[in-house]
Amino acid sequence: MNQAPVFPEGFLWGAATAAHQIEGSPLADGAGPSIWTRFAHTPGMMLNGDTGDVACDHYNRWKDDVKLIRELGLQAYRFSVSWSRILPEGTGRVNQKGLDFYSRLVDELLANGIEPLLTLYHWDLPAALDDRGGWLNRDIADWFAEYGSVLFRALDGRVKKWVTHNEPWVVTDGGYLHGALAPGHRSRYEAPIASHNLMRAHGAAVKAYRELGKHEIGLVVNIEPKYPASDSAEDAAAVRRAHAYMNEQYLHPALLGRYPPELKEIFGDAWPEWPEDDFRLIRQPLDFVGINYYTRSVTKAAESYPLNTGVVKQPLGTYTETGWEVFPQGLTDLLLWFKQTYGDLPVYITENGAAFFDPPAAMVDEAGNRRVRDPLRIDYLRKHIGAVHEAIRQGVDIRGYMLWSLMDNLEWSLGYSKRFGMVHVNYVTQERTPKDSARWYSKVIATHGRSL
Ligand SMILES: OC[C@@H]1[C@@H](O)[C@H](O)[C@@H](O)c2nc(CNc3ccccc3)cn21
Repeated sequence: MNQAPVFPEGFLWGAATAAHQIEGSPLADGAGPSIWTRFAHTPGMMLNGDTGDVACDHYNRWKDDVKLIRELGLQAYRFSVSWSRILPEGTGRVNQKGLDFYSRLVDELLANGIEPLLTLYHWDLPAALDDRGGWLNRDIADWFAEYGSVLFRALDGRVKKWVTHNEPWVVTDGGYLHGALAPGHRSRYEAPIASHNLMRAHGAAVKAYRELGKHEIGLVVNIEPKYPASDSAEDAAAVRRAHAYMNEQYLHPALLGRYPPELKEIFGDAWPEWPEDDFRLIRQPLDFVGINYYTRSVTKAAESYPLNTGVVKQPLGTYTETGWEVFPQGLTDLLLWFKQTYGDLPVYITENGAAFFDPPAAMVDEAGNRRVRDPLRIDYLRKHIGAVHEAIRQGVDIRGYMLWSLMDNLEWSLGYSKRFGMVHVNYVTQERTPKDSARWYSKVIATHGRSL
C-alpha cells in the first residue's frame, strides 16, 4: 500500500464473539439447555469431547472482559445472546436473571464507551424448541419474534445495532444437511425447510423490531467468492451452483424477495414450492447487512452431495489452521459483487479472522512480560483490512470491521483445537494474554487505519 489508507469518519472498529463459544455456565441462573449443550454432551460429536460447559468462563468474568475490550481500545463489541437464558423453554416464561446478565453487560460496555452490536441468534437454539421441531416447524417464526421482542423491549436504545441471525447458511448446511453441527441432522429434505424458516423468522423479528425498536437491525451472512477451477462449461455451472447455494440463498430472499433458480436445480424434488406470502414476510427493509468473510473457493464440477461441486486446493496458496486459503482479494471482489447485486445498503464486516498455531502464552519477552507472537494473524488481518479499504475506495458503503475473535474460544465441534482470538486464553487458568495481533490492532484503531 503506497499511502496510508483513509477510512470514513465514524468507521467502527471492533471485535466479535458468540454466547456459546465464550460464556460457559450454560444452565446457570435458570437458563434452559440449548441444542449445543445437548450436542456437546452426545458422545462423538465434539473433538476431544470438548464442551461449552466452561469455555472462557465469560459468564463470570464478563466485567474483566469488558475492561480488556476497553484497554485494547475497541470502539464496538459484537456478541450474541443465548436464547435459552432469556426463555428457558424457548417461549413464554422469561428468566429475569438471564435478561439481567445481558443488561449488565450492555451497561458495562456503554459505561466504557464501547458500542454493543447484539446478535439474537448465533446457533444455540433452545433444546425445548428443537423438541417441537425447531427450525423445521413453521411456528418458529413467531417463537423467534417473541424472543426478539423480549430483548427489544428490555435493551433497545442501549443497544442500537441489532442482528437477527448469524449465518443461516451454516445453521442449515451444518445442522440439517451434513450434520456436522447441532442439531446434527443429515437430510436434503430438511435443509431447505430449515433454511426457509430461518428466513421467515428473520422477517418476523425485523417486523417486530419496526414496531418496538427505534434503531437499526440487519442480517449477518457468511459469503465466499467462488472462482472457476478452469474455463470449462462444467466448472462455470459448478460455480453458479456453489454461488447460489452459499452467497445468494439468504441475501436474495432477504433483499430481493426470491430465491436464485439454481436452488431448485440443486435440491430437485426436495425443493418445496414456497407460498408467495412467505417472501413478503422475509423481505423486510434492513438498515444494514453484516458480512462474515474468511476465504474463497476455487470451484470445480465434481460428484458431491448435493451440490456436485468440489474445491480445488491452490498449490501456491497459504492456508489457515482450519484449512481456509488466505485470499484477501476475495473480500474486495465479494464486496463489489454485493454492491452491484443489492445496491448501496450499508455493510459491516461482522467477522473476519483466522486460526493459526499460536505459541503458548507461557513465552515471555525481554522484559519478562507474557507474550504470544502471532505474525501470521497480523499479516492476515493487515491484508484483509486493506481489502476492505480497497472496496471502500471503489464505492462500497462499509461502516465497520469486527475482528473474529476477541479471544480464543470454543470452535463448535472442533472444540478448543482452533484459536481465532487476538487474545490468548489459557483454558486451565482462564488467564487472558493479548497476542501481538491485539497490540497491532489497537494501533490500527488508534490511527483509524492509517498504521495498517
Ligand atoms: O470458524 C470461525 C468462526 C466461528 O467461530 C463463528 O462462530 C462463526 O460465525 C463463523 N462463521 C464462519 C464462516 N464460515 C464457516 C464455514 C463452514 C463452517 C463454519 C463456518 C467462521 N466462523
